[in-house]
Amino acid sequence: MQIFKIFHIEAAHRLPNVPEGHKCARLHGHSFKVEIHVGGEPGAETGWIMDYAEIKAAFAPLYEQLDHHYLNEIEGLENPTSERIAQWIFTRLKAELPALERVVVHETCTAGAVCTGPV
Ligand SMILES: Nc1nc2c(c(=O)[nH]1)N=C([C@H](O)[C@H](O)COP(=O)(O)OP(=O)(O)OP(=O)(O)O)CN2
Ligand SMILES: [Zn+2]
Repeated sequence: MQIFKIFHIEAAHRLPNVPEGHKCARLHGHSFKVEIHVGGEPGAETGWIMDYAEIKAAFAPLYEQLDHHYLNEIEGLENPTSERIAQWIFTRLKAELPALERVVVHETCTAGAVCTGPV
């Protein structure tokens, strides 16, 4: 089974590789919602897969890099689409959180990307 923890990230970006005239070429911002999903089975005694606080602690350094930043300036996020952001988080978080199974990035209320494996 999986557990998840949700984080809210305010950040600015622009998409440099979109066709001329595309609205996303312009600088704009989002209230990104990021879901971090971890897999496993609940411990017999604890009844949990892991403490949600462990997920929060593992994600904290990445959160600090992303929140209230211009994403295009971050190494590896020069083209910060939802897909690239989800991959960027998954790749870096997997080392700290081996049970990580899924990263979901909601760019808006209606659009986002899901990364379920390393790239
Ligand atoms: N596959 C992707 N497509 C788009 C991305 C992306 O990251 N991956 N990003 C954008 C823009 O950054 C934009 O901010 C979000 O696009 P969109 O869903 O079109 O935004 P709206 O809120 O304007 O959508 P409506 O539902 O039409 O109001 C574009 N595409
Ligand atoms: Zn955008």
